[in-house]
Amino acid sequence: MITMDRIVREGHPVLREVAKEVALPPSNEDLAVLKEMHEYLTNSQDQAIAEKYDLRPGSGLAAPQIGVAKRMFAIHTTDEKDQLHSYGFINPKIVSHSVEETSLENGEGCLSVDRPVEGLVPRHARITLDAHTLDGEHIRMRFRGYIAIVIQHEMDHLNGIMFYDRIEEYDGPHKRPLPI
Ligand SMILES: CC(C)(C)[C@H](NC(=O)Nc1cc(F)cc(F)c1)C(=O)N(CC(=O)NO)CC1CCCC1
Ligand SMILES: [Zn+2]
Repeated sequence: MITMDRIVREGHPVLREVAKEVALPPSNEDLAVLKEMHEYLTNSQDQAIAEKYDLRPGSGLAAPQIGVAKRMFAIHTTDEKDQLHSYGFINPKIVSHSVEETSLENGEGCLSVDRPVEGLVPRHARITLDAHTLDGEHIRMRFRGYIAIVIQHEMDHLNGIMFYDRIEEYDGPHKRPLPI
């Protein structure tokens, strides 16, 4: 099981690498790693387990964050409509997105960043994602709202981008931030 000591923190070069595509069909090892990442998220959202193992509750985790420079990430969170989004994506790609932008009104954080960083992080309001799933199917799905933000945050990790790279210094006109 993944615990916080397995999560790489900022400063480690793997967080600035461009992760490599996963060979398809994914190997049992790649699938096991993605499953473990997904399990971290569900464990971290279980009060008892999170307390027992001192896990920081998380909604998304990308493979580079556990030192694996491969293009896969896991998501497990409910959205504004209390709809559960629980995925393991392999070789995800944002194939289109809205011009409209949005941001979390309290800014973002990161499991790999042990400090608060102020500032709005501009994200596409809506995205279309192509990916292979943990179940081996190829999907093309549209996301909006909080989930779209989580996915863009995780996609950035696959390209060596940290959320604070996107915080604009000037108070540029962001579209209304998402009321989360
Ligand atoms: C950085 C941290 C504050 C730990 C953030 N927490 C989080 O999203 N908690 C959360 C949210 C829910 F909706 C339901 C729930 F059960 C727990 C997080 O996991 N991430 C993921 C991350 O660092 N991925 O690399 C950061 C968020 C910032 C914007 C989207 C994800
Ligand atoms: Zn992160």
